[in-house]
Amino acid sequence: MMRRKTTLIGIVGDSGAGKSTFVNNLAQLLGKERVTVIGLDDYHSLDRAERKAVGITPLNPRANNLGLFMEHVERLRRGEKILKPVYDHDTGTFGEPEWVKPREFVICEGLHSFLFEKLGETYGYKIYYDTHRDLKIRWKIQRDAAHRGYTVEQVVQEIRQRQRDIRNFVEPQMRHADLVVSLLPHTVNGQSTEAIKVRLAERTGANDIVHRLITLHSRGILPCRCFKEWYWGREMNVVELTEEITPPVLEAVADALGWGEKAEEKELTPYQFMLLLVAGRFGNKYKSGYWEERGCYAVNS
Ligand SMILES: Nc1ncnc2c1ncn2[C@@H]1O[C@H](COP(=O)(O)OP(=O)(O)O)[C@@H](O)[C@H]1O
Ligand SMILES: O=C(COP(=O)(O)O)[C@H](O)[C@H](O)COP(=O)(O)O
Repeated sequence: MMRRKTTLIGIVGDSGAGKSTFVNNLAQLLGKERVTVIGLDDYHSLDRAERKAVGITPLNPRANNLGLFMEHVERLRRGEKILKPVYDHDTGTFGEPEWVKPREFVICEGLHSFLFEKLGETYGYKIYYDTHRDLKIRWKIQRDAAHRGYTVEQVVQEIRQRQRDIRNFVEPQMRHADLVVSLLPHTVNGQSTEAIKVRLAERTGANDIVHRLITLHSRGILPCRCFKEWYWGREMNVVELTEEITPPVLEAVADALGWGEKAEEKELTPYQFMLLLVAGRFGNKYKSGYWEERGCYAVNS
């Protein structure tokens, strides 16, 4: 029997940026039964107490077993199952390893998903998830205090200790990304609101998501702001989505991108629309009622 090809997707971003939430929502849209998710946190080589004793952050590659991760990615690419380590964020220690098999999509998300060139070449698509620090810090404090056994003061101190490693090890991976997704606070007249705006950036010349959005904008279909900007020495086409996407706009976009089917009856936030765009890139057929059906409104779940 012919083995179905596995598409490997790499996602990188800082802690608290919203990677797991994004991957969870993306998997819902693609169909969970088609997706294997590998979280790189499971490849830490030191547990929480050991990192503290050594004085090293989890962002330092030396606190991770990236050799094993690379070996596992290669095995999954070949269609083989792996015995994956498990890191338990509730306790900051390791659990029992578990067997994982590749499905149609294997999504690897974490701090170092494409740190090494060899890893970068393995993926079919690479996304850098770049969330504005005001959102990222707020989200990390809330999550780590609620679910990972930290006090607020401990998280704040931890964030301070990580800044150098974020710059040295996490952010440089942006230069290898096919798509940079930025979530930003939406300010109106200098006042911040609860809303989030989304920037999508891809290399000029790439004929992909952003390129299609620019075409839709030039045809008067999509309200957005388009500009060029330099990211890590590469000129990027950037599209900024600020407004809610109304049903008629979504219908026109779905039509133009060949998603088929009738459009949603509700407005979508820029974040939800971005998820549809990314899922649509992998041949996901858009369907009316998707959001309720698949629970994708609940970003915090
Ligand atoms: N799009 C979003 N809108 C609002 N809150 C979000 C969003 N994405 C993530 N969050 C919040 O941020 C917290 C951290 O997100 P998570 O996905 O765990 O980040 P990461 O995996 O990058 O560390 C989550 O617990 C969630 O409450
Ligand atoms: O920076 C991260 C990455 O995870 P995420 O991107 O999910 O935040 C975590 O702090 C480490 O995995 C250690 O975990 P803990 O702090 O629980 O020991």
